[in-house]
Amino acid sequence: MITVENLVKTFPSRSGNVVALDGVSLEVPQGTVCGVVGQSGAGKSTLARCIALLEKPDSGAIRVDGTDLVRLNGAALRAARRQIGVVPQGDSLLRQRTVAGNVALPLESAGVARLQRRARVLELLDLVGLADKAGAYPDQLSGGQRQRVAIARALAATPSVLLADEPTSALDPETTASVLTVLDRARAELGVTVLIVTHDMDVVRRVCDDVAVLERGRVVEHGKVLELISGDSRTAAALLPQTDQTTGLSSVDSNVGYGRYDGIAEVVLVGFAAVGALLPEASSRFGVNLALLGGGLTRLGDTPVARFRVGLTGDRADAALDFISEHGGVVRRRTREEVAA
Ligand SMILES: Nc1ncnc2c1ncn2[C@@H]1O[C@H](COP(=O)(O)OP(=O)(O)OP(=O)(O)O)[C@@H](O)[C@H]1O
Repeated sequence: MITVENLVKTFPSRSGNVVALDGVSLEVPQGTVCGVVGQSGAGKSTLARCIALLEKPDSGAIRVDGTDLVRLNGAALRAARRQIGVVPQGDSLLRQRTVAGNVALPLESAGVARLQRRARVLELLDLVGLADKAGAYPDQLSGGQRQRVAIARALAATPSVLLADEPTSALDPETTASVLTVLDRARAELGVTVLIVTHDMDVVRRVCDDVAVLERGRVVEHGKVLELISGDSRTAAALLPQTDQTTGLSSVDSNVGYGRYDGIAEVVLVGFAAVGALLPEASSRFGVNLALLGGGLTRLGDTPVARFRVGLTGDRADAALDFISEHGGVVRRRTREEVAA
């Protein structure tokens, strides 16, 4: 578990102090993956550097499993650093060392004996799917493979928190997927708490349980992704299909004359059961015709999620919407004027 409390960090500049972090608080439960997102300059890297203990905040606390790391010095600080595995931004491997040599580095620093080191390195390379590359040099690997070695190295000293700063920037979509799979495995198999700093909402879509949105050094939104998408949030706006477009829908009523519907609503459905069955069930139970006017399906991690704009025809249109809402769908009724705007 990692808790950031009221973190403030300013940098002096010629035109006055730049406030990079302006009271950031954040809680990441043990064994979850949290994405820290925000535009360029929002403070993401500064937050990552403070948590990695590479930058000292002006004030605030960073607690890992209860201990405030900001207050530590000397040997205690060095020991605390080992609790946080860092995957730095960009290419960070030593070129003159083999893959195994790179992963072994933190173990050498910690004085782990040769045989144990060997076993641990092989275990980690297996975790990141590169057991066959132990003897290769970084230059012989692809960008994604190098990144996976950096993750293995960051996990070497069995940290409880893994911090990755833009782990997928400059990678193609396929390679991005392999890197994200490895981060997800680290959480699932080692129980590590993972914090990913990224500007890419697709990273949040694929692996994050939680998200924190930074804006000008402040957290403007923070919570579970699956909860935020049900509300009127930035996360919902970024991750759900747009309802004035159609994505992945084969049978859309494209003849959008809103006047002919007895009710119009936007509906968010989360999970296999809701996405698969709720709308047809509401339609048949209340004898309403339910036309899909926009929106579509997507996936958040393994969970199917849909947002549709629906047009209902029939006397019991309202009751059908109530039924959807009572069975876990998030329903927002819309007026014709709103949707036509
Ligand atoms: N060492 C530094 N000296 C002075 N100002 C800095 C320093 N590091 C960051 N800043 C400033 O702090 C603010 C936050 O920067 P930061 O790099 O944390 O943002 P970011 O969200 O990571 O951006 P990006 O996505 O572009 O990396 C910016 O205004 C930046 O110019």
